[in-house]
Amino acid sequence: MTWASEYVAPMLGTRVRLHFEEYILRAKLRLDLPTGADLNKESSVTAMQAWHAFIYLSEIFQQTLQLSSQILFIFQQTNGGLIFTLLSLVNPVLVTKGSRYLWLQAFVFYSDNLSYLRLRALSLLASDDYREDFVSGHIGPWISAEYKKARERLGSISTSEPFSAYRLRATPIMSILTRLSGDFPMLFWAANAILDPKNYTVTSFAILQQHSQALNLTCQTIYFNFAEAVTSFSQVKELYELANIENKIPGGDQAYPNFAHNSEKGMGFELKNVSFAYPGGKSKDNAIKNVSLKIPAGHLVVIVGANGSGKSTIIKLLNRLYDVDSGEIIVDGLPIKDYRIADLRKVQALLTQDHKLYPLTLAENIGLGHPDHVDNIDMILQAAESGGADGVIKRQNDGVNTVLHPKLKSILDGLEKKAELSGGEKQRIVASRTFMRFLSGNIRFAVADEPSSALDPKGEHQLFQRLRESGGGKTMIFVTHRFGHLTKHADLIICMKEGEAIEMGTHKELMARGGEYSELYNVEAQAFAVDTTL
Ligand SMILES: Nc1ncnc2c1ncn2[C@@H]1O[C@H](COP(=O)(O)OP(=O)(O)OP(=O)(O)O)[C@@H](O)[C@H]1O
Repeated sequence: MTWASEYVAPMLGTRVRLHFEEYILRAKLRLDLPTGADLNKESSVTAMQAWHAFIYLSEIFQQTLQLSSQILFIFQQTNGGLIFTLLSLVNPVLVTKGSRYLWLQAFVFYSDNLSYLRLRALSLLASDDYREDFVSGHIGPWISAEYKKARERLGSISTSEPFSAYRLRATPIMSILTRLSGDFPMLFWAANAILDPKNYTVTSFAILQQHSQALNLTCQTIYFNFAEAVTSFSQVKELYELANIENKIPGGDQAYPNFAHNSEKGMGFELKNVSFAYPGGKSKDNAIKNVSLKIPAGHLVVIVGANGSGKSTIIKLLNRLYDVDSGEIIVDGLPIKDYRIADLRKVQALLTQDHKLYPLTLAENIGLGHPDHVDNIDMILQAAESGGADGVIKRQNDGVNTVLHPKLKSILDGLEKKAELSGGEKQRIVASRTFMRFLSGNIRFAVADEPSSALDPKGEHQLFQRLRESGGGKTMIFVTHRFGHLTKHADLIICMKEGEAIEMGTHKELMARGGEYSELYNVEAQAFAVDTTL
C-alpha cells in the first residue's frame, strides 16, 4: 500500500496541480487591468494549495480510522475501558489546546529593545557591505567597544525566535499538568491492579501503555493536520472564487462596428469633462483633469507634453483599459461603456514601449498580433518587414523559429546560448506584432505611444511612415516627445500639461498662438539651430 501510494501520489499530484493551474490561468486571463492589479496585491493562491488540501484530507481520514481502531482496542482490553480511554485523551487535549503555537496564527514580530537593535546594527556594520568603510575609516575598534557595551546592557534578556518565546508561560502549572496527564491512564491501571491483581498482568500493562501513547500521538496529529486543512480549504475556496471575480470594467451589449452609425474612416471620439486617477495611485492629483476634446474619425492626432502630463493615460482611457472616474467618453456617438469590450479590442491596435516580448518563438511574437493567423508565415514575414524586424529575424540561426526566453536567459546562459535582442531589435519585433494586427483588416483605431525610444532616427522615421500607411486613413494617435514630420502632418495636436489638455490645434495654429506647444517646439528646434557664434 505504501509503495502504491508513493508511486501514485506524484502522478495524481501532477494531475491535480495542472488542473488547478489551468483553472487559475483561465481565471486570470479574463481579468482587466484594474481588477488584475488588485488581485496581484491580495491573492497568493496557487495550484499547489489544492493538492495540499487533498493530502491533508486524506491524512485526516487515515488518522481518524487509526484513532477509532486504537480507541476500540483500549476500550475492549480493560475493565474500566471507558475511563481509561477518556484519561488517555486528557493529555492530547492539554497539549493541543493548552499550549501556545505561533505557527497556527498570523503574526508580525518586532523588537523595541534598544540594546538588541544596537547589537543587530553593529553586526550589520561588520558585514562585507561596509568593509571598505570600516577598513579605510579604521572604525573596527569602535564597533567592537560599542558591541560590548550593548551586550552588557542587554544582560540575560532572551533573544530567542518568536516561535519559542511565544510558548513560554509565566507559571509552571500548565507544564506540570500536561506532563502528569500523560501518566493518568497508567496510574488508573496501577490503582486497578492493586485492587484486583488477578485480572492484570505486566504484559497487558506494556500493551496498554504503548496503545495509550499511540492514541495520544494520533490525536495530536489529527488536531494539527485539521488546523492546516482549514487554512488549505480556505485557500481552495479562494481559488474557486477566482473564476467569479467581477471585472471592474464591465462590457456593454452594443456590437461594434455597427455600420449604422460608424464612419468608414474609423473610430471617432469625444471626451466630455473627463477626470481620472489610477486606482491605488500614490499621487493626490488626478492623472487626467476635466479634459474635453473631440477626435474626428480618420484624423491623425499627435499628443505632446512633458513627462507625467497624462498622454499615456488618455490613450489607456480611449482603449478602455481603464474607466473614467467622472465625465464621459463617446465613441461614434455612443458612450464607450455601451459597447462589447471584445468588439472594441478587435478593432484597436495599441503599440507602446511597455509591450513586452513573449517567451515564445519570434513567429508567435509577431503572429499573435492577429491570433487567427498566428501560423501564417507569409503574413508574419510581411508584418516583420513593415515593423523593420526582417533583418533581426535573418540574423538569428533559427530565423522565425528562434525561441525567446527572457526570464530563463540568465539561468540558461551557461548551458546554451539563447537568443538575445537589443532594445531596438525588441521594439522592431513588438512593432511587427502591431503590423500583423493591421493585416487582420479590422483595425479602425491605432495608437503608437512612444514606441520608438530605442530606435535609431532612420528606424523611427520608417516606423511612423509605415504605421501611417498601414493605418489606411483610419483614426490614429501618436504620442511623442520628438517634433518633426508627425507634428507637421497632424490633423490635430493635443498639448497636455499636468493632466489637462491645455492647447489643441494644428502645428501652424499652435505655433501662431505662442503658448506651451510653441515653447516645447522651440526648445527642441534650438538644439538643431545653427549657432553663428561657433
Ligand atoms: N499605473 C499607474 N498607477 C498609478 N499612477 C500612474 C500609473 N501610470 C501613470 N501614473 C501617474 O499618472 C500621471 C500621468 O502619467 P502618464 O503615464 O499618463 O504620463 P505621460 O504624459 O504619458 O508621461 P511620459 O511622457 O513620461 O510617458 C503621472 O503622474 C503618473 O505618475
